[in-house]
Amino acid sequence: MKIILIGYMGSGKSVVGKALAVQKQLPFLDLDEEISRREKKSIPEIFSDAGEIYFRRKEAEVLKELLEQEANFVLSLGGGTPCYGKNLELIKNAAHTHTVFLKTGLEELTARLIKERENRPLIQEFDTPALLNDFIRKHLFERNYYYNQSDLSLVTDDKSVPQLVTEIENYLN
Ligand SMILES: Nc1ncnc2c1ncn2[C@@H]1O[C@H](COP(=O)(O)OP(=O)(O)O)[C@@H](O)[C@H]1O
Ligand SMILES: O=C(O)C1=C[C@@H](OP(=O)(O)O)[C@@H](O)[C@H](O)C1
Ligand SMILES: [Mg+2]
Repeated sequence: MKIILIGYMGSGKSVVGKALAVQKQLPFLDLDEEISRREKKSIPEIFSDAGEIYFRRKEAEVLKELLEQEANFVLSLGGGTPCYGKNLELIKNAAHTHTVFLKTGLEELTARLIKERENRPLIQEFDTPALLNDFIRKHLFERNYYYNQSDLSLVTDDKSVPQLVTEIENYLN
């Protein structure tokens, strides 16, 4: 079983994925961490040194490689991963994958992300809640088309990480 977490920046892919992997006793992979490790740079450094197009190329390469592994895992994607190139098609066509969309409301995303912009190059410039909220609203409009193709959509608002892990486990059983 390859469980793949999808969703906007700040929806909880990394924290929920890590907790789900512990619970399911599966290896945990975070696509951003894999890219960082291979490039020996943080995500903001990759964006500032080489640009977003370079990042998207690496993201697609590493994703493809991970999906080709035989082993089972929990994989947390970056917020943009399913929205570029053939990534979503690759994910859907890979054997034994279950995709879970962590669906977090605009206000909750804004509240979380205004405090966590430094590691997210795409939102670094939006330094007030109003500016950030406006950016996220438009961005979600473009991206929801891809996220909504997931096998399971889970509303995360007002749910704790352990609660979300339980809901995903129930779905998988
Ligand atoms: N269900 C939740 N309830 C409260 N806080 C959460 C929840 N899920 C994630 N968070 C918090 O939101 C922030 C973003 O989570 P993260 O896993 O980094 O998101 P992503 O990987 O989707 O960008 C973190 O500070 C995390 O602790
Ligand atoms: O939404 C995006 O395009 C991105 C999301 C980030 O991951 P998180 O969703 O884990 O923040 C990271 O991959 C990069 O900064 C680009
Ligand atoms: Mg993440």
